[in-house]
Amino acid sequence: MEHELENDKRWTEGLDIVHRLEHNGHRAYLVGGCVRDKLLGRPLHDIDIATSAKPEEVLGLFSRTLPTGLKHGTVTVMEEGSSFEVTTFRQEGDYTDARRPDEVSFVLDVKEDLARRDFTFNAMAFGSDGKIVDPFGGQDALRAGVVQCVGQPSERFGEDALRMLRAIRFAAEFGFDILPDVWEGIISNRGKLAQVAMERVSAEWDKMMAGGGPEQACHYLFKSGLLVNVKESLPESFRGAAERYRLNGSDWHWEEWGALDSDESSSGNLLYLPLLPDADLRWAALLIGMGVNGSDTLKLFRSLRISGKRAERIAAIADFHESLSAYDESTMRHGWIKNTIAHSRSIAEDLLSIREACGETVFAEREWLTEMSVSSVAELDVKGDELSRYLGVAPGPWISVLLQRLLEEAASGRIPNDKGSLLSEAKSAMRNMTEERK
Ligand SMILES: Nc1ccn([C@@H]2O[C@H](COP(=O)(O)OP(=O)(O)OP(=O)(O)O)[C@@H](O)[C@H]2O)c(=O)n1
Repeated sequence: MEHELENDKRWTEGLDIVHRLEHNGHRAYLVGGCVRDKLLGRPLHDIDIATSAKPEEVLGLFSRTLPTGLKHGTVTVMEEGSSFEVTTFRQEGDYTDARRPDEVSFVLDVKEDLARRDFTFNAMAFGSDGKIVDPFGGQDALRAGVVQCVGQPSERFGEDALRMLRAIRFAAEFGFDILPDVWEGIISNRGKLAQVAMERVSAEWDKMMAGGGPEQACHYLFKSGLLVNVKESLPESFRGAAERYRLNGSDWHWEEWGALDSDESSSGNLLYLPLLPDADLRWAALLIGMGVNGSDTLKLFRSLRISGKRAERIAAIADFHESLSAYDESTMRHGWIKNTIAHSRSIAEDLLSIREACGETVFAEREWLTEMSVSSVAELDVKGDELSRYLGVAPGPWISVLLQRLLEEAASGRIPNDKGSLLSEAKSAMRNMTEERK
């Protein structure tokens, strides 16, 4: 198992830092997500270390450091090409904005540090003696498969409203249940999500879409009503569908795409999401299912600050799907060819992957795509300047109109994609275009 070897290496490197701090008279532990992931046998991301040493003492002990967040007690230590966040044991002051503590104060005991953390499985520390400091029952929560807050959920979510999304992400990713008091805490605090920057919201949401349980994540996100409480208003088509899901469960109609299990009590019609290989296809499938069109998809991603290229791909898939509604069985092949030309072959393939994941048979569509010898002007066996020379007409906007026409002819198989056929088709098309203009 590759990740286990990598895990062991990073874990040992982290423990080396712990030893170094201890040899210099400080207390130190591996803490937070890395302890949780190590116990779950999952790949380790960041290795965080908590210590009694003050930031300036940490800076003095290691040769390669970055003063990442001195005010909050954090120093980044670079060792063996990896970086480790070393943070002084701390308590957090009041949170007046549901995002950041107004102030932090350093404390001497690791247990006090663990008490400020969000969930019991994130509030464990691993010592150099191999023992786990687990004052809130994090290991029990892992064994029981539940998301449980340290102390009162409402207090934890009031401190940092993003934690409500984190609860959902961990539950979905690990296949855990959300304990009833945690769920109630989410419901009663959901309005506070409006205080969280959109970048943080979308990073969490995007991680959920890419992660192990996107269907469960979406189910919780919609059922909790969290998403309609974000800072920016999201397109009405999205809000409406999300709200319908909250009230009625999975009432979206996928029947035209082949039946999917619909179970009112769980993620029902979202079950196809994990069958798709990447977050973007999952986003597209989700939004198409919700009836969000291409232009609303772009608006949604603008609000979420998700990058242009990704948003364009997802919106193009939604657009492609939407355009097909204009065709019936007898004209559908034409619809596929036209849209493949308008978007691209890879967007067509994306839509097919989604439909297959939804249980639809797409033999005919695949065949249409395979039969298409060209799908873009660049693939045509004739160039604009050749047309201009051959027809004896000075270059102008007519060239792209004509090339587009030739592309449609060649793509639909009415003429072959070879120079001779394209030039002779160009000649008669030009004649028609001139006559049409008369
Ligand atoms: N809103 C937050 C974010 C983090 N933490 C604490 O800080 C640790 C590190 O946070 P982070 O690196 O953001 O997350 P991880 O828990 O490590 O998990 P992941 O990497 O999957 O986000 C968490 O384990 C948790 O103890 C917290 O209490 N509240």
